[in-house]
Amino acid sequence: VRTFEGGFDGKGLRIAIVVGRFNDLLTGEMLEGALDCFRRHNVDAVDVVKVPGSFEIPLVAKKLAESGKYNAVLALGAVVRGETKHFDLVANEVAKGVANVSLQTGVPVIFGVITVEDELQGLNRAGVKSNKGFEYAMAALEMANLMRELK
Ligand SMILES: O=c1[nH]c(NC[C@H](O)[C@H](O)[C@H](O)CO)c([N+](=O)[O-])c(=O)[nH]1
Repeated sequence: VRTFEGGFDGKGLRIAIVVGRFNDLLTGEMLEGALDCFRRHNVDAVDVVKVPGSFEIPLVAKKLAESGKYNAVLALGAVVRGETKHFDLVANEVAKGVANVSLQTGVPVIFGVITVEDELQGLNRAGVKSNKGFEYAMAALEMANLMRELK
């Protein structure tokens, strides 16, 4: 039986992060967590692209994935139902968009967009209890290495 699973060594990897500025109190912390993760796993190159909100993530993720310059793209965002009348629209569109980019380009695009009921839930995931940015960055490392192994 042959088993394949991606490791966490960032040597030789180039990763792009696209992050939504909306709810920056949350996404900024998630970005810091992701950068901390990549730094501590010796990722060769990390590019950060900022967009107005999560809705803009799929377009930029597509551009980055199609460039052929990255082993993985990490999408970071925070959709808070609280004041979002169109919470479901934004959240669903982003999830669908990110998944499509991955399948269309063959580049792993990690869905690191938290969808929470309120800011407190968001804060708990952006550094108070855990940092989802760090966790999603680990998924990006694993997928980038797995795809290299499966080539
Ligand atoms: O990332 C988010 N964008 C949000 N809206 C902005 C959207 O992502 C686009 O930037 C905007 O619609 C312009 O296209 C949100 N809300 O509406 O509340 C949100 O909670 N999170």
